[in-house]
Amino acid sequence: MTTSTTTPVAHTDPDVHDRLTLDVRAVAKSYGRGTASRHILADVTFAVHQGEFVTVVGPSGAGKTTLLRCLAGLLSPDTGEVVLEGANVTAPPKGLALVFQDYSRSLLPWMSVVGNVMLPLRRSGMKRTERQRIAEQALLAVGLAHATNLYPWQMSGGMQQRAAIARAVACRPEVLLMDEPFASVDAQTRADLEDLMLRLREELGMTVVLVTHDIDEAVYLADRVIVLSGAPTSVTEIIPVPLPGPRNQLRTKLEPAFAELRAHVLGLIRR
Ligand SMILES: Nc1ncnc2c1ncn2[C@@H]1O[C@H](COP(=O)(O)OP(=O)(O)OP(=O)(O)O)[C@@H](O)[C@H]1O
Repeated sequence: MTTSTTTPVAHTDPDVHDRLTLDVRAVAKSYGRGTASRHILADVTFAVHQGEFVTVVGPSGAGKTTLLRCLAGLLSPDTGEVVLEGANVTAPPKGLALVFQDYSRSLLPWMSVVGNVMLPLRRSGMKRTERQRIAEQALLAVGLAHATNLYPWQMSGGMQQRAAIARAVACRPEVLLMDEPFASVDAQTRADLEDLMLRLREELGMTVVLVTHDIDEAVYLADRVIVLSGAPTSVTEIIPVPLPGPRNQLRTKLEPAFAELRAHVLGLIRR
């Protein structure tokens, strides 16, 4: 895999994000019943604006995946609500796509890459030729134009995760939710995929909410970082990231402001 030299632009101008896309209001969630009940999310409230890249960090077990599942309509909050584009999320909404950490389980091994990317487009009612054209475009956007006919098991982990990203963005989602998407790839591939996400966000105008354990990644990618407390979880702080764009893996991470933000986030998580 080649080193990415893309120079993604990050939105640092707050005026860009004046339209509310996702509104998370006092979400609470427990697992289990009675004495076995465990209160995971206590009161999580934040808003995400159109085109924003928001990252979510917090201690292990804080309920980051649980929160993402509530945002995706895969879990119902016990109390509170998730509102996407003004509508209450009660089931997986149209206009929202998910990318998980485990790319090996998210692609169907008996289908070619282009077949995998075309799969969710079936619901659109488009003709096969149109679905194929859109899937090939998405694969081109993630740097897999040469791999459309390969099967997932013929590709590296990074390529499989690119394919999963292509499948998610082929539907042109308003909001892309990503749960630790780069945790299983090597450091260089991870940096390439981070830059790919910044570029796609720019090109497609998507709103992105990305959960990560990696504080460098959280600060590098974000317009704002949402720091969660330990369970029972609430939002500890929402931190704007006023680092200039275009972000660059070497230059951005050498900026004193990057180091300060990184230390601040780490301090909040360790508190
Ligand atoms: N379906 C479930 N049933 C019962 N408990 C669950 C379920 N899913 C998660 N949990 C528990 O809820 C807590 C939060 O889990 P979750 O995966 O949401 O946290 P996380 O912040 O994403 O964790 P990590 O940082 O380790 O990835 C954990 O203690 C987990 O064991």
